[in-house]
Amino acid sequence: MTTSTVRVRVPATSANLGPGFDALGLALDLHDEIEVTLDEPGGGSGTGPHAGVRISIEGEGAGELDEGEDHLIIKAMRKTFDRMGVDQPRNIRLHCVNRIPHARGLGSSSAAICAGILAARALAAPYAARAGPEGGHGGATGDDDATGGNRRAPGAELLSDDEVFALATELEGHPDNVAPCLAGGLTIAWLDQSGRPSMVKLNPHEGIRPVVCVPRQRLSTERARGLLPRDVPHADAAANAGRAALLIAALTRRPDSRLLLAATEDRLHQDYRAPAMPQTAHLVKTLRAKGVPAVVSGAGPTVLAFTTPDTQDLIAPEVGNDWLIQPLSVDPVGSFVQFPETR
Ligand SMILES: Nc1ncnc2c1ncn2[C@@H]1O[C@H](COP(=O)(O)OP(=O)(O)OP(=O)(O)O)[C@@H](O)[C@H]1O
Ligand SMILES: N[C@@H](CCO)C(=O)O
Repeated sequence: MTTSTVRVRVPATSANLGPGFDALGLALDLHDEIEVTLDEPGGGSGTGPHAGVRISIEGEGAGELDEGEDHLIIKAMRKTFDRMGVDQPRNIRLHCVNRIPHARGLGSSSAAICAGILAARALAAPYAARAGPEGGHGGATGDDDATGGNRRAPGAELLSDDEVFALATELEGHPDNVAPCLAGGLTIAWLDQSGRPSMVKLNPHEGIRPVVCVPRQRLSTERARGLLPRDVPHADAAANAGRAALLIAALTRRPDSRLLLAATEDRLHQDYRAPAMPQTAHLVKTLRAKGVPAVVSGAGPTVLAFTTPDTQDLIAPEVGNDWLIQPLSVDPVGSFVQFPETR
């Protein structure tokens, strides 16, 4: 029996950030961790039927999530082995430590998909490649740096970082959570005419203090996307384009509350989704009236506020007991891969 193990750590992400629907995203210092072990009888690569998937889960989703082939991480791993053209492993052991809340607008599905893809890619890497530089994604590495700066993560010869990003986007459906999950920091992601994603990573100003207010209520992204209209007024699209541009300036150069308040205005998604999350809509409105730049995080129902020292204390009095208030820093690194046996 040969055994190989990999560990992957992936961050929570907040997408949209107000006006940047399906484009902007921020990686946050809240992580899921997985450990995946492949046991191959006789050391073979293992073909034929999937002999066994064993999953254990700590934290969010324990006792709720599928513990077999329908688990999202296993599905992402299977897809990745197929995409790389390598045999499916027979026995997969997956241990998950889940800290990112599910269906709250903090990118849990992107994190699971990225974790599965990166684990599969690393496990398919030749053993000699495993002692190389750590890290999950060698994509964007600094200001104004588009994807493609591959620093040869283990398995990159089988599936490049750009291909990891493309596969994760294909599985998630849009690139705005996947980009910061892989690369960390603040990302601008877009699709070309053929649907292929690209990103630019930026480092937010150190004065930016994200705070998330997480409600108990869940809302699936699928349902929230179903509330969006097919067409929007030209004036609303134009307003969002200007605000999204302003937001990049505010988040990277001038993080003062007045500018951030104007820069986080949205007309493309938040109001349309409000009926599905009235408490979220109310909290966003109340905080903004007090001068706190607050938005719906991702598809909701979490609220994200960009606080500064002058607004930090304004949040708690507005938030009832049903919400968890979490100040989080920005994760500048993104996904991270480690082989315990090479340590
Ligand atoms: N760690 C995980 N393991 C397995 N499945 C997961 C995991 N995380 C999320 N999922 C699946 O993804 C679903 C949540 O995905 P969904 O896209 O609705 O919300 P989200 O990703 O948390 O929020 P958003 O996309 O708005 O940021 C969960 O209900 C679960 O089925
Ligand atoms: N841009 C996505 C983010 C959530 O996955 C949405 O708002 O639907």
